[in-house]
Amino acid sequence: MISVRQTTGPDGLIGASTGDLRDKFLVQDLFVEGEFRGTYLADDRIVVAGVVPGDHDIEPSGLDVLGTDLLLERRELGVVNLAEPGDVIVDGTPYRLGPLDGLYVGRGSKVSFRGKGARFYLVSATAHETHPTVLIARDSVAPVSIVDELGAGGRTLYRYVWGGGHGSCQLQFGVTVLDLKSVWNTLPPHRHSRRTEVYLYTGLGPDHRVVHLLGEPNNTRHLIVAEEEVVIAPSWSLHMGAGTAPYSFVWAMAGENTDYTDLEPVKISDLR
Ligand SMILES: O=C[C@H](O)[C@@H](O)CC(=O)C(=O)O
Repeated sequence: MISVRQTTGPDGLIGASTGDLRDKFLVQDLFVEGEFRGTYLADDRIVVAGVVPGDHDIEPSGLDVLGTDLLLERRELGVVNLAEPGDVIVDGTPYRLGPLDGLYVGRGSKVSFRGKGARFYLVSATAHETHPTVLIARDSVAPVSIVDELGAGGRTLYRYVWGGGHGSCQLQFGVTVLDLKSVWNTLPPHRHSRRTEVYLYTGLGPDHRVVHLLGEPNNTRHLIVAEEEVVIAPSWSLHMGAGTAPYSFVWAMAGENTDYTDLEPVKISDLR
Protein backbone atom coordinates (compact mmCIF):
# COMPACT_ATOMS: atom_id res chain seq x y z
CA MET A 1 0.00 0.00 0.00
CA ILE A 2 1.31 3.46 -0.89
CA SER A 3 -0.49 6.51 0.47
CA VAL A 4 -0.05 10.07 -0.79
CA ARG A 5 1.19 13.00 1.27
CA GLN A 6 0.92 16.70 0.47
CA THR A 7 2.86 18.93 2.83
CA THR A 8 2.41 22.70 2.70
CA GLY A 9 4.24 25.95 2.13
CA PRO A 10 5.51 28.04 5.05
CA ASP A 11 2.10 29.71 5.44
CA GLY A 12 0.71 26.32 6.46
CA LEU A 13 2.47 26.64 9.80
CA ILE A 14 0.34 29.62 10.83
CA GLY A 15 -2.08 28.40 13.45
CA ALA A 16 -1.20 24.74 12.84
CA SER A 17 -2.00 22.49 15.79
CA THR A 18 0.23 19.64 16.93
CA GLY A 19 -2.08 17.28 15.04
CA ASP A 20 -1.93 19.42 11.87
CA LEU A 21 1.87 19.37 11.94
CA ARG A 22 1.99 15.62 12.47
CA ASP A 23 -0.52 15.03 9.64
CA LYS A 24 1.62 17.06 7.23
CA PHE A 25 5.22 16.33 8.17
CA LEU A 26 5.38 13.03 10.08
CA VAL A 27 5.11 9.60 8.46
CA GLN A 28 4.27 6.79 10.88
CA ASP A 29 3.55 3.06 10.70
CA LEU A 30 5.70 2.22 7.67
CA PHE A 31 7.03 -1.00 9.19
CA VAL A 32 4.50 -3.83 9.33
CA GLU A 33 5.65 -7.44 8.93
CA GLY A 34 4.51 -8.99 5.67
CA GLU A 35 3.51 -5.71 4.03
CA PHE A 36 4.97 -3.21 1.60
CA ARG A 37 4.00 0.14 3.15
CA GLY A 38 4.92 3.37 1.43
CA THR A 39 4.15 7.07 1.33
CA TYR A 40 4.37 9.08 -1.88
CA LEU A 41 5.44 12.65 -1.15
CA ALA A 42 4.29 15.39 -3.47
CA ASP A 43 7.58 17.12 -2.55
CA ASP A 44 10.09 16.09 -5.24
CA ARG A 45 7.98 12.92 -5.76
CA ILE A 46 9.98 11.04 -3.15
CA VAL A 47 8.65 7.63 -2.09
CA VAL A 48 9.53 6.37 1.40
CA ALA A 49 8.65 2.82 2.38
CA GLY A 50 9.20 0.14 5.00
CA VAL A 51 9.58 -3.59 4.40
CA VAL A 52 9.70 -6.22 7.16
CA PRO A 53 9.89 -9.58 5.36
CA GLY A 54 9.49 -11.99 8.31
CA ASP A 55 9.17 -15.52 6.90
CA HIS A 56 8.21 -14.52 3.36
CA ASP A 57 9.79 -12.59 0.50
CA ILE A 58 8.11 -9.25 -0.18
CA GLU A 59 7.79 -7.41 -3.46
CA PRO A 60 6.69 -3.80 -3.91
CA SER A 61 2.92 -3.48 -4.23
CA GLY A 62 0.25 -0.82 -4.41
CA LEU A 63 1.95 0.78 -7.39
CA ASP A 64 -1.25 2.29 -8.85
CA VAL A 65 -0.18 5.57 -7.20
CA LEU A 66 2.89 5.54 -9.48
CA GLY A 67 1.06 4.42 -12.61
CA THR A 68 3.88 2.00 -13.49
CA ASP A 69 4.23 -1.79 -13.39
CA LEU A 70 7.55 -1.78 -11.52
CA LEU A 71 8.53 0.38 -8.54
CA LEU A 72 11.75 1.31 -10.33
CA GLU A 73 10.40 1.56 -13.86
CA ARG A 74 11.21 5.29 -13.84
CA ARG A 75 12.90 5.57 -10.42
CA GLU A 76 16.10 4.95 -8.48
CA LEU A 77 16.20 3.55 -4.96
CA GLY A 78 18.18 3.77 -1.74
CA VAL A 79 17.77 1.04 0.90
CA VAL A 80 19.08 0.95 4.48
CA ASN A 81 18.59 -2.07 6.72
CA LEU A 82 17.64 -1.01 10.25
CA ALA A 83 17.89 -4.42 11.95
CA GLU A 84 19.17 -8.00 11.48
CA PRO A 85 20.94 -8.94 8.23
CA GLY A 86 18.74 -9.56 5.22
CA ASP A 87 18.82 -9.62 1.43
CA VAL A 88 17.60 -7.22 -1.19
CA ILE A 89 17.21 -9.20 -4.40
CA VAL A 90 17.88 -7.10 -7.51
CA ASP A 91 17.08 -8.77 -10.83
CA GLY A 92 17.72 -12.17 -9.21
CA THR A 93 20.99 -11.23 -7.45
CA PRO A 94 20.87 -11.08 -3.63
CA TYR A 95 22.67 -8.24 -1.86
CA ARG A 96 23.17 -8.84 1.87
CA LEU A 97 22.71 -5.80 4.11
CA GLY A 98 23.81 -5.86 7.75
CA PRO A 99 22.63 -3.29 10.30
CA LEU A 100 22.74 0.23 8.82
CA ASP A 101 24.29 -0.96 5.55
CA GLY A 102 23.02 0.68 2.37
CA LEU A 103 22.18 -0.32 -1.18
CA TYR A 104 21.68 1.87 -4.25
CA VAL A 105 19.53 0.35 -7.01
CA GLY A 106 19.48 1.92 -10.46
CA ARG A 107 16.44 2.63 -12.59
CA GLY A 108 14.71 -0.31 -14.28
CA SER A 109 15.56 -3.12 -11.88
CA LYS A 110 13.11 -5.45 -10.18
CA VAL A 111 13.55 -5.67 -6.40
CA SER A 112 12.29 -7.94 -3.63
CA PHE A 113 13.18 -8.30 0.03
CA ARG A 114 14.09 -11.33 2.19
CA GLY A 115 15.24 -12.03 5.72
CA LYS A 116 13.61 -12.75 9.05
CA GLY A 117 14.58 -9.99 11.46
CA ALA A 118 15.54 -7.52 8.71
CA ARG A 119 13.78 -4.15 8.53
CA PHE A 120 14.38 -2.34 5.26
CA TYR A 121 13.84 1.40 4.87
CA LEU A 122 13.45 2.54 1.27
CA VAL A 123 13.75 5.98 -0.31
CA SER A 124 13.13 6.43 -4.02
CA ALA A 125 13.19 9.37 -6.44
CA THR A 126 12.38 9.69 -10.13
CA ALA A 127 15.30 8.94 -12.45
CA HIS A 128 16.06 9.78 -16.07
CA GLU A 129 18.95 7.33 -16.55
CA THR A 130 20.30 4.13 -15.01
CA HIS A 131 23.26 4.17 -12.63
CA PRO A 132 24.79 0.85 -11.49
CA THR A 133 23.43 -0.92 -8.46
CA VAL A 134 25.94 -0.96 -5.61
CA LEU A 135 26.10 -2.31 -2.05
CA ILE A 136 27.49 0.22 0.41
CA ALA A 137 28.46 -1.44 3.69
CA ARG A 138 28.72 1.08 6.49
CA ASP A 139 32.29 -0.12 7.25
CA SER A 140 33.35 0.56 3.65
CA VAL A 141 32.55 4.27 3.78
CA ALA A 142 35.04 6.90 5.00
CA PRO A 143 33.28 8.31 8.06
CA VAL A 144 32.92 12.08 8.46
CA SER A 145 33.34 12.89 12.16
CA ILE A 146 31.79 16.01 13.57
CA VAL A 147 33.62 16.75 16.80
CA ASP A 148 31.86 18.82 19.43
CA GLU A 149 33.92 18.48 22.58
CA LEU A 150 32.12 21.11 24.64
CA GLY A 151 28.66 20.76 23.16
CA ALA A 152 26.35 17.84 22.53
CA GLY A 153 26.45 17.55 18.76
CA GLY A 154 29.22 14.97 18.25
CA ARG A 155 28.28 12.52 15.51
CA THR A 156 29.56 10.52 12.56
CA LEU A 157 28.17 10.83 9.04
CA TYR A 158 28.32 7.94 6.60
CA ARG A 159 27.58 9.26 3.13
CA TYR A 160 26.39 6.38 0.94
CA VAL A 161 25.31 8.14 -2.23
CA TRP A 162 26.12 11.80 -2.63
CA GLY A 163 27.53 14.17 -5.20
CA GLY A 164 31.14 13.20 -4.49
CA GLY A 165 30.64 9.44 -4.66
CA HIS A 166 28.65 6.88 -6.64
CA GLY A 167 26.51 8.49 -9.33
CA SER A 168 22.75 8.93 -9.09
CA CYS A 169 20.14 10.99 -10.88
CA GLN A 170 18.97 13.00 -7.87
CA LEU A 171 18.99 10.75 -4.85
CA GLN A 172 21.51 11.28 -2.05
CA PHE A 173 21.37 9.29 1.18
CA GLY A 174 23.36 8.09 4.14
CA VAL A 175 23.32 7.40 7.84
CA THR A 176 24.38 9.58 10.77
CA VAL A 177 25.21 8.02 14.15
CA LEU A 178 25.23 10.17 17.29
CA ASP A 179 28.19 9.91 19.67
CA LEU A 180 27.41 8.57 23.11
CA LYS A 181 26.03 11.43 25.24
CA SER A 182 25.59 13.68 22.23
CA VAL A 183 22.03 14.61 21.39
CA TRP A 184 21.95 17.13 18.52
CA ASN A 185 21.80 16.27 14.85
CA THR A 186 22.39 18.72 12.01
CA LEU A 187 23.94 21.37 14.20
CA PRO A 188 24.37 24.07 13.01
CA PRO A 189 21.22 23.70 10.90
CA HIS A 190 20.66 24.45 7.25
CA ARG A 191 18.08 24.53 4.53
CA HIS A 192 18.42 23.59 0.88
CA SER A 193 16.04 25.41 -1.38
CA ARG A 194 16.79 23.08 -4.29
CA ARG A 195 15.76 19.81 -2.65
CA THR A 196 13.53 17.98 -0.22
CA GLU A 197 15.02 15.97 2.65
CA VAL A 198 13.56 13.14 4.72
CA TYR A 199 14.91 11.88 8.05
CA LEU A 200 14.12 8.44 9.51
CA TYR A 201 15.06 8.09 13.16
CA THR A 202 16.20 4.72 14.52
CA GLY A 203 18.02 3.22 17.51
CA LEU A 204 15.90 5.13 20.04
CA GLY A 205 13.94 2.14 21.29
CA PRO A 206 10.28 2.31 22.29
CA ASP A 207 10.56 4.68 25.26
CA HIS A 208 12.59 7.53 23.81
CA ARG A 209 11.91 10.33 21.33
CA VAL A 210 13.63 12.90 19.15
CA VAL A 211 12.43 16.50 19.39
CA HIS A 212 12.70 17.51 15.73
CA LEU A 213 12.59 21.13 14.60
CA LEU A 214 11.08 22.22 11.29
CA GLY A 215 9.96 25.47 9.70
CA GLU A 216 11.66 28.61 8.51
CA PRO A 217 14.57 29.76 10.71
CA ASN A 218 12.56 32.63 12.17
CA ASN A 219 9.41 30.55 12.66
CA THR A 220 10.18 27.06 13.94
CA ARG A 221 7.87 24.32 15.16
CA HIS A 222 8.61 20.95 16.72
CA LEU A 223 7.56 17.34 16.26
CA ILE A 224 8.05 14.61 18.84
CA VAL A 225 9.29 11.67 16.78
CA ALA A 226 9.46 7.99 17.72
CA GLU A 227 11.49 5.02 16.51
CA GLU A 228 11.24 4.34 12.75
CA GLU A 229 9.19 7.44 12.04
CA VAL A 230 10.01 9.75 9.13
CA VAL A 231 10.00 13.55 9.07
CA ILE A 232 9.63 15.48 5.81
CA ALA A 233 11.65 18.67 5.29
CA PRO A 234 10.31 20.58 2.27
CA SER A 235 12.79 22.87 0.54
CA TRP A 236 11.80 25.86 2.71
CA SER A 237 12.19 24.05 6.04
CA LEU A 238 15.20 23.53 8.26
CA HIS A 239 15.62 20.14 9.91
CA MET A 240 17.47 19.40 13.14
CA GLY A 241 16.73 17.56 16.33
CA ALA A 242 17.76 16.45 19.79
CA GLY A 243 17.15 12.99 21.21
CA THR A 244 16.36 11.82 24.72
CA ALA A 245 18.60 8.76 24.13
CA PRO A 246 21.34 7.74 21.69
CA TYR A 247 20.04 7.38 18.14
CA SER A 248 20.93 7.26 14.48
CA PHE A 249 19.07 8.53 11.47
CA VAL A 250 18.88 7.83 7.77
CA TRP A 251 18.88 11.04 5.74
CA ALA A 252 17.88 11.19 2.11
CA MET A 253 17.42 14.02 -0.34
CA ALA A 254 16.21 14.56 -3.88
CA GLY A 255 15.88 17.62 -6.05
CA GLU A 256 17.61 19.80 -8.57
CA ASN A 257 21.18 18.53 -8.26
CA THR A 258 23.38 16.06 -6.35
CA ASP A 259 25.75 18.62 -4.85
CA TYR A 260 25.79 17.68 -1.16
CA THR A 261 27.19 21.09 -0.24
CA ASP A 262 24.45 23.04 -2.04
CA LEU A 263 22.78 24.22 1.14
CA GLU A 264 22.06 27.41 3.02
CA PRO A 265 23.47 27.42 6.58
CA VAL A 266 21.30 28.90 9.32
CA LYS A 267 22.92 30.71 12.23
CA ILE A 268 21.85 29.27 15.58
CA SER A 269 21.38 32.83 16.85
CA ASP A 270 18.89 33.50 14.01
CA LEU A 271 16.53 30.71 15.13
CA ARG A 272 13.17 31.79 16.49
O1 LIG B 1 22.21 17.90 3.97
C1 LIG B 1 22.69 17.07 4.77
C2 LIG B 1 21.83 16.30 5.68
O2 LIG B 1 20.89 17.13 6.32
C3 LIG B 1 22.56 15.42 6.68
O3 LIG B 1 23.63 14.80 6.03
C4 LIG B 1 23.07 16.18 7.88
C5 LIG B 1 23.50 15.30 9.01
O4 LIG B 1 23.43 14.11 8.96
C6 LIG B 1 23.99 15.95 10.25
O5 LIG B 1 24.51 17.09 10.17
O6 LIG B 1 23.88 15.34 11.33
